[in-house]
Amino acid sequence: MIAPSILSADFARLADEINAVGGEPGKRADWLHVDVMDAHFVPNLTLGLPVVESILKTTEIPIDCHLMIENPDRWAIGYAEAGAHNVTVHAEAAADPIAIAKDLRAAGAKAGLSIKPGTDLDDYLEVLKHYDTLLVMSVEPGFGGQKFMSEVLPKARKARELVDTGHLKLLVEIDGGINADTIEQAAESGVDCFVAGSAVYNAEDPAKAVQALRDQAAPAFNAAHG
Ligand SMILES: O=C(CO)[C@H](O)[C@H](O)COP(=O)(O)O
Repeated sequence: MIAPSILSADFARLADEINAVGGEPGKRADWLHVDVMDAHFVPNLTLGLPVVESILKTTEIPIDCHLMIENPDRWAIGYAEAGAHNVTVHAEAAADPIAIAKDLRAAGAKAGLSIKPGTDLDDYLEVLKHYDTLLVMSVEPGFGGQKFMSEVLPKARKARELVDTGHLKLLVEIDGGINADTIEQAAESGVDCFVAGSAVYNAEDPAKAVQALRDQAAPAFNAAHG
């Protein structure tokens, strides 16, 4: 699955930028990744619930909300109630991540847990039993266009093993620095869903960039895990 991140889109032309990766299921982006940043949990400030509500009216692509915010215990539920498909909170910011996951699922969303590059996956193995998605950050969260940190791949590999052996039931997602040079190593590590901002929205044709990334990832994933 490819999830273009609108962080690298032109916000003044947001509907057009979203439509540029739209179309029929199977051909379009699988998810649309929306980065919510609060200038506290991360140093950057992006957008919040009112903009997500407008995006939800603009597209049929399932919305993947990545909340880089403090106090997700209070704020995450609103994104699920608005209709986001997957709502991801940061393990480092959540006071009660199991309660958040239960609330998100009760509101009809998938529950995602994200870990920063320096956060140990092992600390969250019990918590992850309550989640649908693990988002492994492969850059320090906050900005697009950063260099991919391959040192996080063992976490993706371990999560994949736990899924394949039935210990966890999760989609493994990765975010940060994913492009034509890095997507294959992530796919070989067992990642199912790839967030790509600059690699999609800095491309001349974002739809072709999505397809090219998918065409690269699928054989690498299948060779290692098919
Ligand atoms: O969460 C994020 C940054 O915190 C973005 O989703 C990420 O930066 C995507 O951009 P790029 O693919 O250019 O690295």
